[in-house]
Amino acid sequence: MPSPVVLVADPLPAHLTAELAADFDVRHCTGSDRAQLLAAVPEASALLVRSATRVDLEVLDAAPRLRVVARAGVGLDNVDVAAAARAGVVVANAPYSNVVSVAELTVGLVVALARPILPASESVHAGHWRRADFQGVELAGSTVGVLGLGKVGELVAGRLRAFDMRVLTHDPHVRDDALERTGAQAVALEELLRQSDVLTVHVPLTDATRGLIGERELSWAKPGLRLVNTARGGIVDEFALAQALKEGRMAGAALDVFEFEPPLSSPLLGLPGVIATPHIGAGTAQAQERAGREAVRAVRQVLTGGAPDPAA
Ligand SMILES: NC(=O)c1ccc[n+]([C@@H]2O[C@H](COP(=O)([O-])OP(=O)(O)OC[C@H]3O[C@@H](n4cnc5c(N)ncnc54)[C@H](O)[C@@H]3O)[C@@H](O)[C@H]2O)c1
Ligand SMILES: O=C(O)CC[C@@H](O)C(=O)O
Repeated sequence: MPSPVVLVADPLPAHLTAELAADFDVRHCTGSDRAQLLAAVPEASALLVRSATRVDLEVLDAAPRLRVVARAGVGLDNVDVAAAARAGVVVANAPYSNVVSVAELTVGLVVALARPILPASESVHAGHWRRADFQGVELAGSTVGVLGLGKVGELVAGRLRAFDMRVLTHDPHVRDDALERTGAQAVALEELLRQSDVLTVHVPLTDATRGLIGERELSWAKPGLRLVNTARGGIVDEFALAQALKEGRMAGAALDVFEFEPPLSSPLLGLPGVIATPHIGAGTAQAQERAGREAVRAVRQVLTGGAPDPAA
């Protein structure tokens, strides 16, 4: 009997896909190339993806043999989970794999918005010594608003407390133990914006959170707000954010994620005060290893019998 086909649609550590190749027919495609994905998926029993591959109804309809979609990462906004469930396809993500990496990048972006480290370095490399051009602000004593106190939000809150920042949060499902652990104070969304010097976004992208930070919310912002988004594009309205920055109502923004990636037509590209990174929150060796390993384990569990163990 031929081995089940495992289709790897986004880059994963090569030693992990090599392990799978011992037992399965591992094939590769570029999942962000729709034609390639639709051509390859009909044979697949398992589909391994990261965030760049969209697994929607069209893909599921084209994949009659598919039994599992394994997402090597946290966010499931690129997978139609309800349609997969209707088709009897297991969807497994790796919910703890990269949260430390994302939290660490977030803290780095918070610091980079307060202290212009990279522009100052570029200036010195260019032969200048302009100390007065690179004045920043202290984080200690200022307030950070954490939008979404889940796994990443909690890690970020704890790390920013160590900078002596006051931590506020808005999260309709916030747990008391998370508030206790972080010392965060829960407030309404409007209050979060009115009081925060830094707003950091850690909610998933869903129908309920798309455009959660838009023109109205940014009109509430404390003057000089600095915003960090390492969660998902689409949660913060890029046009409203660009407008607030252009009008000087906000001091800066750091974005790891964009509504369309790459963000070739984003109004934020090229704006002063905007730091942009190419969705690298999970881009560490440790996070990629953990996420890939969890995804591979899910594939094995489904293809060799039994659903994945969510606690594994
Ligand atoms: N940049 C990256 O590479 C990267 C990597 C990992 C995760 N992420 C993103 O980060 C997101 C958060 O990850 P997580 O592990 O912390 O998820 P999580 O599920 O642990 O936490 C999300 C939190 O958001 C809260 N929330 C939901 N709707 C809300 C709303 N309307 N207002 C306020 N809070 C709301 C939830 O109650 C929950 O506490 C993921 O969904 C993913 O999109 C990005
Ligand atoms: O594909 C990636 O590495 C990004 C993953 C990240 O956004 C996540 O949600 O885990």
